[in-house]
Amino acid sequence: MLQQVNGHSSGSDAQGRESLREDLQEFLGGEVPLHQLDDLTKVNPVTLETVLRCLQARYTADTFYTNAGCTLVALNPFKPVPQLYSPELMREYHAAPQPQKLKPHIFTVGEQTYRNVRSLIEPVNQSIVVSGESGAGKTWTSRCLMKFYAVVAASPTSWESHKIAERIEQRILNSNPVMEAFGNACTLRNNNSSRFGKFIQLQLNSLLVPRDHQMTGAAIQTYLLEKTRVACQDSTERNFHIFYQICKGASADERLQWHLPEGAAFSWLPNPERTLEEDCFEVTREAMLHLGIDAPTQNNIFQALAGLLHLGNIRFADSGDEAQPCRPMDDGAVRTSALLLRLPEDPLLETLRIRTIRAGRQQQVFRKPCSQAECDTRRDCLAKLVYARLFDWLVSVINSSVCADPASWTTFIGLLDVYGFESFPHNSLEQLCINYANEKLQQHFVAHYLRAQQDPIPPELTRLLQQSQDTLLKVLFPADPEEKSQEEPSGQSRAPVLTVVSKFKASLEQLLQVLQATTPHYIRCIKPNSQGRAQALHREEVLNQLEACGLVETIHISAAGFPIRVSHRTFVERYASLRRLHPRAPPDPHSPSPDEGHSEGSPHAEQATLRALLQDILHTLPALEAATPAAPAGATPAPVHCGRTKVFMTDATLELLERGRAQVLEQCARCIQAGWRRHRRREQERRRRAAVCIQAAIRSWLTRKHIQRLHAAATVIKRAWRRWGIRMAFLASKELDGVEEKHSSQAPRSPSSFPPPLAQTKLLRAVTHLWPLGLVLANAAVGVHGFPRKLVVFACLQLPVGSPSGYTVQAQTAQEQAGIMSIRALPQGSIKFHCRKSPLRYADICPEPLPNSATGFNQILLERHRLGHV
Ligand SMILES: Nc1ncnc2c1ncn2[C@@H]1O[C@H](COP(=O)(O)OP(=O)(O)OP(=O)(O)O)[C@@H](O)[C@H]1O
Repeated sequence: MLQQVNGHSSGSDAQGRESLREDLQEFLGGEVPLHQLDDLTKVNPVTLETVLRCLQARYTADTFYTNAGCTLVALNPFKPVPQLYSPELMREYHAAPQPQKLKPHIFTVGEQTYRNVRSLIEPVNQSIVVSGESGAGKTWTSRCLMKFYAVVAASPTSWESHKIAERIEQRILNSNPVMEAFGNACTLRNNNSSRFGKFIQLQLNSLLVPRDHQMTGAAIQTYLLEKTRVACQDSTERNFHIFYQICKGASADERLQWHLPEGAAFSWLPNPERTLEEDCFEVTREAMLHLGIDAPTQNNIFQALAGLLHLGNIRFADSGDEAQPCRPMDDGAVRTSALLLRLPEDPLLETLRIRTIRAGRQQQVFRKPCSQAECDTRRDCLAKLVYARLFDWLVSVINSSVCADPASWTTFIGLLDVYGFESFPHNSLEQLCINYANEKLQQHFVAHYLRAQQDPIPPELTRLLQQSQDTLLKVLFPADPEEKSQEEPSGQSRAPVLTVVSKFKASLEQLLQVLQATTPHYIRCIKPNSQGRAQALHREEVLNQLEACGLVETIHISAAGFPIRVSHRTFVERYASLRRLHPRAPPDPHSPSPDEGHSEGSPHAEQATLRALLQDILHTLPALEAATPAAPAGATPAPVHCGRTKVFMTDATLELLERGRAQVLEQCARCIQAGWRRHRRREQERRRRAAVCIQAAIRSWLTRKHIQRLHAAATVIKRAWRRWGIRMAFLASKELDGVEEKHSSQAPRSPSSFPPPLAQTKLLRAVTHLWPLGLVLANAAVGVHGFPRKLVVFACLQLPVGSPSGYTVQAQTAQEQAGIMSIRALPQGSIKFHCRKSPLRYADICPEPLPNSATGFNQILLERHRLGHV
C-alpha cells in the first residue's frame, strides 16, 4: 500500500529498505511532502541524502528552483518550460510585496537585487554569482536574468526614453547570440558550452526618476577564452559554433568567396555532420547587424575565419634534415589561407617553418628551421592569436554598442557566469567551508588551464600578421611600436608568458575587487544528468555536485547560523527609525552615559554611541514580534546577536526588521503627507484671502473711477442740458412773444381794450383755477350754445362781461377740440389754448415752463379779432 501511496518501486536491497523506512516515517509523521519544501533548511535532518531526496521529489514534480539558505539551487529541466520564464511571471515577481514569499525562482534573486539597488543600502551595487558545472544552466540563467531586468527595469517615463531603453535592452540581448557563436562550443557535457568566463555589468540609472532604476547600458568583461579549441578539439567535441555556422549557412556566392565548397573537409572542424540548434548563422548575422557590425565587416570576419580553417589544413612533412625547413604537404591550403587572410604567401610559409632567434649584444638574428611538431605548434599559435584578438575585438564592439556613458548610470547589477570552476567573491569563514572542495578543483583547474594557455607567441607571428592587407587584421594587429616592444622584449623568452599570466591575474583581481564592493547573491546550477535528458535525475551525479559545492554545509550554516551580517553603522542607519515605534524611557540622568570616559569624537565614543543606539533598536524587536499578526503566542524571540563590529541575524529577523521599518516609513510618509496637506491648505487659504483682498481693492478702484467718470459726464450733460433748456426757453418765449406781438400789432388798440391791472390779475387767476371748467364748456359739443355758452365761458374765465367783444372763444370742430388741453388768457386780451400738437417749434419742446405760462403742452394763440366768432 505504501508503495502505491508514495509511488516508489519495490526493491530487495538495503537502499530500498531504507527508503521504505523513511517513507513510513514520513507517512506516519504526517510531514510536509518533500516536494513542497521550498527551502532546504527545512529538511530534517539536513544530510546529503535528505537534501538529494528533496531535490529529487521537487524535480519529479517539475519544481526546478529551491532555496538553500542564502543560495538558490537551480535544477536544469533540460526541456522547455515557457511558463516559467514568461514576461507575466517576471512582472508578478516584480510587483509582489514580498517576492521571497513566492515560489523560489531566479526572478526572486533578480528582484531582490533590484530592490537592494533601489533601497540604496550600502553596498548598493549587487552581484549575482551563477555557478555550476558545465551544462548545468549558468548561461541560460544569466540570459533569463538579463531578460528579467530588461522587462522590469524598462523606462516608464517618456515614450522617447522608453524607446532608447528598449533599444539598449535589445542590444544587450543581441550580444548573447554573438558571444555564444564565437565563444561557445559543443562539448561532451554540453552542446552549448561557454568557453569563456563572463561578467556582465548591467548599468542602471536613477537620475531621471529617483528610486526607479532603469537599465541604460551594460559592460561585458570576458575571462580566459579557451582559444586552444580553435586548433585542438577532442574527437567527440566541436570547434566554436561560428565555424560550423559559416560552413553550413553561407550562400553559394559566399562559399565561392570564402573557399568553402560544400562538403569540404577541415581538420579543425570535427563532427561537421552533427547539426545543432546553435548552428544558426542568420541569427548571428542579424544580431551582429543590430550591434553595428555592418555586412562588409561581417564578410571580412567570416573570410578571416575561413582563412583559419584553411590554415588548419596545412600539414608539414619532416624534411629529415635539421638544417632544412619542413615541406608543406598541400600547397593549396597555404595559398588559400594566405589569400583569405590577405597575407603574403612566402612570408607566411617562412614564419611557420623558420624560427628567428636574436642573440648576443648586437642582437644578431639567427634563423633556425623548425621541426614538424614546432611547425604545427606555430600554425596553431597563429590561429589562436588571430581568433583571440578577433574575440576581444568583438567584445569591445559589443561594449561600445551597449555601454552607457559613465555619467548616465549610477548603480549596477553584475552577473558573473563562471565556467567550470568556482569563484566566490567573499572568502569569509563559511565560504572557506563551503568552497573548500571547489577551491581544490579550482586550483587544479587553474594550474591545468593556465599551463595550457601559456600560448608563448613567437614574435615573428605577430610581425607576419601586421603585414596583412586585410582591413580587419590591420585593426586587430596594428603596427604599434609600443606593442611591438611589449611582445618582443629583446630576447627575454619568459617575458611574454609572464605578461599573459599577469594580464589574467590583473583582470581577475580587478573582478574580485568589483565583486567585493557589491552585495553578492548566489545561484547554484545543478545538472540532473550528463545526457541532457528531461525528467531524469541521476542520484550519483547530483550527489557529486552537491558534495563538490558544499551545499549541505551551506544549508547547515544558513539554518543554524546567522547568514545576515550587517555592520553596526549600517544597521543603525537603516533601522534607527524603529525606535519611533516603541520609544524607550529616557535614560536615568544619574546612570553613566555609554560614551562616558571616552573623549568626544574618538572611535571608542562613536562605537559606544552606536552600541547604545543598537540596543535601543534591538529592544523594539519583541514588540515588533508581538505586533506581527501571524506570530503564535509565546513564540521564541527573533534570533539576533550583536558582535563587536557586526549584527548577526537570521532571514526571519531581517524580515521582521524590514517589516517594522516599512511600518515606520509608512507612518512617516503619512505624517509628511498630512503636514504637507495642512501646509497646502493654509497656503491656499492665504492665497484665497489675498486674492479676495486684491479683487476688492481693484473693484473699488474701478468703481471709483467709473463713478468719477459718471460724475464728469453728468456734469457735462447737466451743463449742456441747462444751456439747451435756457436756449429752448428763450427760443420758445421768443417764438410765443413774436407771434403775440405780431397779432397785437395787427389788432386796433382802444383804451378799453387794455384791462386794468385788477382785470389782469383776475384773468391770471382764472387761467390758473378755472380753466378746466372753461375747457369743459368750450369743448361741450351739445347742451350750451350761442350766447349762454359764451356767458358761461366768460363767467368761468371771470372776464368782464361788459366787454364781451374784447374776448372771443373760438368754437372749433370736434376734431380740433379733442386736442385742446388748456386755455390761457393773456393780458393783451388773447387766450392761449394748449393743444397736444402744435405747429410751434420751440414752445413745444421747451423743457422749463416760463413764469406765467402753462407747461408741457403747446400753446396756440386765439386772435382777438376771431374771439367774436365764439
Ligand atoms: N532553465 C532551463 N530551462 C530549459 N532548459 C535549460 C534550462 N537551463 C539550461 N537548459 C538547457 O541546458 C543546456 C545547458 O545550459 P547552459 O548552456 O546554460 O549551461 P552552462 O552551465 O552555461 O554550461 P557551460 O558552462 O558549458 O557554458 C541549455 O542549452 C539548455 O538546453
